[in-house]
Amino acid sequence: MDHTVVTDYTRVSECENVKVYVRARPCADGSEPFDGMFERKKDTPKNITIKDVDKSQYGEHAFSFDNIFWTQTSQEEVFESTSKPLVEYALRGINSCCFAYGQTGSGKTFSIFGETGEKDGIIPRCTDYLFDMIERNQQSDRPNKPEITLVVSFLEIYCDRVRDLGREYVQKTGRPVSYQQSSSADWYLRQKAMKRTDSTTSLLSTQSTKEDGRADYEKENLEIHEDATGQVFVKDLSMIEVTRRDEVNVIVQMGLKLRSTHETKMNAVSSRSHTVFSIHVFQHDLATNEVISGTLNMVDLAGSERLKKSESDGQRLKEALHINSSLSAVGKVVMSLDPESRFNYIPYRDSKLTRLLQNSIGGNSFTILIATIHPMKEHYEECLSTMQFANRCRTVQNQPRVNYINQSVVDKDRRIRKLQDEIAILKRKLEYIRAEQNQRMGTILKELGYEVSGFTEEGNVQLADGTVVVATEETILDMNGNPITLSRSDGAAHSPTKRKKSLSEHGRNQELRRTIDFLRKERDYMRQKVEDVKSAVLQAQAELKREKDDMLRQLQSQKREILRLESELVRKDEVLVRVQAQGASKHKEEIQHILEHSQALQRSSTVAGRPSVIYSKPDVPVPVPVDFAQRALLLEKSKEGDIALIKEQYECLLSRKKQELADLTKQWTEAQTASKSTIETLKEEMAELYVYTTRLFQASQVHLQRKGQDTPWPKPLLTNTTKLRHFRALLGSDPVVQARVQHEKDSKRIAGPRPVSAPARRPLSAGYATQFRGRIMHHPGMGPTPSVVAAGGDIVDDDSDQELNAMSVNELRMRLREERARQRTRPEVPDDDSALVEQLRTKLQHEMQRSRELRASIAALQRQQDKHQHQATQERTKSGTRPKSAKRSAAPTPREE
Ligand SMILES: Nc1ncnc2c1ncn2[C@@H]1O[C@H](COP(=O)(O)OP(=O)(O)OP(=O)(O)O)[C@@H](O)[C@H]1O
Repeated sequence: MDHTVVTDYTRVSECENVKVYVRARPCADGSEPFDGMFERKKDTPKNITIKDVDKSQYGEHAFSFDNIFWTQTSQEEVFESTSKPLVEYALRGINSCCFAYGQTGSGKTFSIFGETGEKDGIIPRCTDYLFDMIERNQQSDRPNKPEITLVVSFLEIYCDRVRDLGREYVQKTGRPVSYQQSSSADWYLRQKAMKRTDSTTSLLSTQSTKEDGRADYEKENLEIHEDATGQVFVKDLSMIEVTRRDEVNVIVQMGLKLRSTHETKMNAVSSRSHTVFSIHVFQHDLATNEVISGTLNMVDLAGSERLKKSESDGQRLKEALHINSSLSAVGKVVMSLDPESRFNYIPYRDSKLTRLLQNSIGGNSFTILIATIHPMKEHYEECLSTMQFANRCRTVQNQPRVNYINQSVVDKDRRIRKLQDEIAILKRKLEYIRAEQNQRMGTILKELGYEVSGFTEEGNVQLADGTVVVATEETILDMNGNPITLSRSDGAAHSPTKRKKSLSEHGRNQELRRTIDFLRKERDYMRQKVEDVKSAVLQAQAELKREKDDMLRQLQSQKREILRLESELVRKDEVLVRVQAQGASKHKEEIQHILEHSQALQRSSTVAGRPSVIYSKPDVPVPVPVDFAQRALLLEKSKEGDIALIKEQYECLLSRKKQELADLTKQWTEAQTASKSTIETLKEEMAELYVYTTRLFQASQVHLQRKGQDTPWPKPLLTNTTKLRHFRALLGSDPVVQARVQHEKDSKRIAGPRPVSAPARRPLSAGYATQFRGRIMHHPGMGPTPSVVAAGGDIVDDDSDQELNAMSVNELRMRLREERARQRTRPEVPDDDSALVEQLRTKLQHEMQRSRELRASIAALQRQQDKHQHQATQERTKSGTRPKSAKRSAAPTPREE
């Protein structure tokens, strides 16, 4: 069945700077696209016809696009023919943009972001290609390679709220970032300036106005601003400088994780927001100092959906409404950009999406649109509306240009001159159009029966009768059957007969009307253009003025600074002169002084043999010999040498003396230590001897008294009271001896009585003490007395010993005195008694010998007994009985001499 073509857009003239493609995804159910719904011919691959097979009466719609990618087209192919040139544009400093538009689930996200590997979308492929191009460029031999900076930003518009998708990457990696505060070009210049002023500052670590912990992402709503040059930018958007392709991929992936997606009836992962991923390419030509910037925007729009089909409700419904309204705003902008349309302005401000894409749709950008369709029968309406939208976009006129980022006044002047040239060209064009329009108007008027004599200076038509005809907008809009309404300048209406005549030529007038309409639109467009250029010039001039003012201000401040520095310099000069004068006078004084001094010296040296008294006459100038200074110097040097020599000698002497002193001190200390130890030993010996002799004496006295005999005490020691007193005093005062005596007393108290026979320890030294003891022992009166030897040969440790121990020195002294008195009163021992004493002594020695033997045998017995007891104890312990305490012999253990 043949369909009548209802709409045929195949002849729509295409725009060089806006390309429109259609991409059909494979059907979701795996089937082939519905047969009969689309018609494509091999010889016209760019044309497509769509028809509703169920409603054939509506006819079919024929379209022509820049290319049509059918279901099996690979991602690579799509990239090669659509987006690859965009990268090249960006590298040439021209803005470019790629849109994906279509119904929900038709493959927009698939096209823009893609999936992994072979199915990589436009963004990763563009990134790869961009980096490849840059690397190729850097490796080439081309001189003056520009310095390239790549900065990316990523945002989404969700429910008319702008949110930063690059934030995730910035926060997770913690890398330095800058937030947009102005248009990208301005941002770059500011960063550059900052980098110049502070080389340590990272390009991206400045201008941070956002904190990491800022408002929750869900509630985020960044503002869209416009700078002085009309450039739109998102305030506080993360601008991330990248140097590697994988960085870009990570930013994209992180942003996608954050992006709002949801499952709907139409798509399992439906994007609920529009995303804009931008790569800003800044190229700084270091040779010319010229900077160009090209921004590549890749926009994945949210899918339009029919609420009846998607059955969205709640939040999904709200999202769908926002999506549809923002998409219809895009549609309105596109429509108003159509030169055929009657819109007086472009409604960019109707939504945030259109505001943001202002430059890409009808502005300074090379733009491509990929209209995605899902070629299934049930999506016929969506496919048709998508293609209609795409078709409208073909009429959009963009004016891409190289974005020079001017950095100097010279550049600005150049730009103004360029704009002025542009104005002049446009003015000429306008005049030409006006002339052409008037020409046509004249022709029309002539055809209408008016006699045209010429044109006024304003370009209006002048009739032969002098009437000036002004073609106003009202007359054209108000025609209603009348093709043209003319207003005479004198207010008189033209002839009704002529009007009737013109009415009869209705068909022709229709054409004229269209022509006038077209001319009017063209004129308006030109006017608009002139206005734009004028405003651009004004802005540039204003900017220039601002910069001039700034420079003037800087100049003023620099002048002030120079003045300040000059005055400072003068002041410092004065100070210097003052200091120099002071120094000179001081120097002079010193020289004078030295001169006087040396003159005096000289005088004293010349007067030989006389006392060296110096009579100085400071007031009288003395003539100075020529070699005076040299001599004075020599003299001073020799003096210094003398002083040094004396000093050296003195130090040598001092060190020697010090050494001697140290040696003497050492010797003295050693001698002192030695004498101290000798004294100690002597003291100990004396103490022991004293105790021993005292005991012996007491024992012998007691024994002799018991026997009725009296033995004289050896005279040399005991009769010398001074010596004894000295001994006692010495021993009594010495803490060592006191401690020793005390210890002995204590040990006696614990261990019981000790035999008198010997001191506890033999003195180490056999000096005076040994001799002394020997003398006592060999004294006839001091031999072992028979009284101490008990019957049976044992030495009896009788009470006398205890008594003796208990006796104080005073008592001893008393006894000694008594004894001396007795001796004095008693007659001298006769000589024949000495035989008796000798006899007694021999006996005593004999007894002592015996006693020693006995003690040895007792000790052996004791040891044997102890051994037996020990064995018995061990046996008892083994058998489990408690050992009884060993009964020791009550007799004290005999001590060996
Ligand atoms: N050309 C294609 N080839 C293979 N699969 C495709 C193609 N286009 C889309 N798809 C698949 O279709 C599904 C939906 O695609 P996608 O999410 O890109 O749609 P969308 O237009 O972005 O939808 P929405 O607007 O709801 O986000 C995905 O699973 C995707 O893999």
